[in-house]
Amino acid sequence: MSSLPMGPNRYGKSGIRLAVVDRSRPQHDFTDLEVEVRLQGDFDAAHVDGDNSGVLPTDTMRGTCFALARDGIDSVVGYGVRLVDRFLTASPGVDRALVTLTQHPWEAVVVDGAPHAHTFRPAAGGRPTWTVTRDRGEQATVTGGILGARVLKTTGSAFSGFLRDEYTTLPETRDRVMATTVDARWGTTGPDADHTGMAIDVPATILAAFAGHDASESVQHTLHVMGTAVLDAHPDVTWIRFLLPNEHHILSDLSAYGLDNPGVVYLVADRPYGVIEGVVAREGVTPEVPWDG
Ligand SMILES: O=c1[nH]c(=O)c2[nH]c(=O)[nH]c2[nH]1
Repeated sequence: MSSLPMGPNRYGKSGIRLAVVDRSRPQHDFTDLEVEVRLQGDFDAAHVDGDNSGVLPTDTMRGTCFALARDGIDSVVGYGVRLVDRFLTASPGVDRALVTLTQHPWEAVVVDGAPHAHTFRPAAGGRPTWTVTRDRGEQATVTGGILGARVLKTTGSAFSGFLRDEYTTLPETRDRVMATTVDARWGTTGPDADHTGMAIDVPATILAAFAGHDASESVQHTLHVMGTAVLDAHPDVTWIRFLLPNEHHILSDLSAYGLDNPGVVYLVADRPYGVIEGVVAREGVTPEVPWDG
């Protein structure tokens, strides 16, 4: 058997679930994270010769995530920077360390009109996510994001004037329900930006633009409006990428029952669903587009 050289590769751990309690104030903070680690570098010997001497076990990556949370996490991105720095130090063969941290947000339960000090429930509005990447000898880069932010509007959305062929049966509409679950990721100016603030403010800008865009001709049209609004309002965001499922709500045909349906009853079709993806970037900025290649 010929020994072919090793192609591109990386390795790491996914699904590292950990939670950190900050008890320093009467109102506790609860940070619930899922961490992914990926290390990239010279691992030819491991693949070609079975030589593990340069392989930091993925179990050690899990242990590192827990150990580096021992004294609390200043901010999620600060913790991510400490993690990538540690992996570059601990594993000399690594050229690039990457961690993705996705938060499962909890909010204090309100009791008698006040937030309870140590009782929480899942918060709505999606899961904030950050990726910290560091190449050896370079500054860390940070992307932020929001996953699973579900929104719907009952008017202000149209889809008409589209290309038709012999398989097109979709009726045109000037007024429909538009629903999606926003997954967005954005590039930033670097680790020193206010990533915790942006995790709240960028989704707020996205939702305000979704709500305000009542002249929407399509999900694509609204994607561009939302992206433009984010770049206008947040100087530390350099590009933003969206993945927007079009969660169809189809006006139900009630004519068999002798009834009209003036935009009251909808069939909620969970599949198939449209998928609208796109990036809006500042001039001169090359965004990360993972579906290229
Ligand atoms: O906003 C939309 N964009 C499309 O590309 C599309 N295609 C479709 O069937 N419905 C819609 N809606």
